[in-house]
Amino acid sequence: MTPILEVEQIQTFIGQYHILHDVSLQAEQGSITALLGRNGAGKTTTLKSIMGLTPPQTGVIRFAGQRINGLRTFKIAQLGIGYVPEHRAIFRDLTVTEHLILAERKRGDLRRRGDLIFSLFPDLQRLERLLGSQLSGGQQQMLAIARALVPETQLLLIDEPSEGLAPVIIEQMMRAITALSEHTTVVLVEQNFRMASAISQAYYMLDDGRTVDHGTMTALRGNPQLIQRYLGAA
Ligand SMILES: Nc1ncnc2c1ncn2[C@@H]1O[C@H](COP(=O)(O)OP(=O)(O)OP(=O)(O)O)[C@@H](O)[C@H]1O
Repeated sequence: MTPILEVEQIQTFIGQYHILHDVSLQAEQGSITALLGRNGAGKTTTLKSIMGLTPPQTGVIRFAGQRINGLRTFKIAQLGIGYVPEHRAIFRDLTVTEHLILAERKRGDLRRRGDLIFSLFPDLQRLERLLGSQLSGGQQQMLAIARALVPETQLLLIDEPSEGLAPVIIEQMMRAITALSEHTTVVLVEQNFRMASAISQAYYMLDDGRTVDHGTMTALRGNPQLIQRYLGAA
């Protein structure tokens, strides 16, 4: 099967800093793939490179067989790639519904996608009229993911969905991401290894801006030395 996302040996600079030296990864359609690694390994920069926010200087990124590096971010998004950034970017003074309407790319997106979104995140329907500032951290994270699903999305990049959330909310988030992967391929950055390993089928390990290892999550769970070496926890 052809992967929906292929990243081949990208190198990314931010200003004068050489951040990604050699990152490669692939994501199979319908799968959840985790990008793992310590703080500063380059996980967020990899997602931003795919979105064209920090465009790679060399290497190739293909989505559904089409080369996308070099395209502007809005073009990349229009092809069907959603991005949920690390700090959620929820507006304090907008309601849940207003966030979802703002996320429409074409008129009627929310009408077409609402059933899917509210089946994944039923709480959001109940909270429709609440402002961003009135939502809990978990509810804000659900809204951030829901917003990325309003336009037709084939691939969703999610940066640290568990960040700052209580264990019971993380469980809820894990169920929602697993359910949404039946509709959309997911690439996930996650520091919480327990969460990443429970829901992902494949992993890529990043260290100092390089892909140093990859394989199935089952194989990684059976390799505590590797987990210890790159994540510092087994
Ligand atoms: N705007 C920037 N200017 C300079 N250096 C940056 C910038 N953004 C990121 N970096 C550096 O790039 C490296 C990779 O950062 P990145 O955020 O991609 O790592 P990460 O693996 O996602 O880590 P974390 O889990 O801490 O977010 C780090 O050393 C970071 O300090």
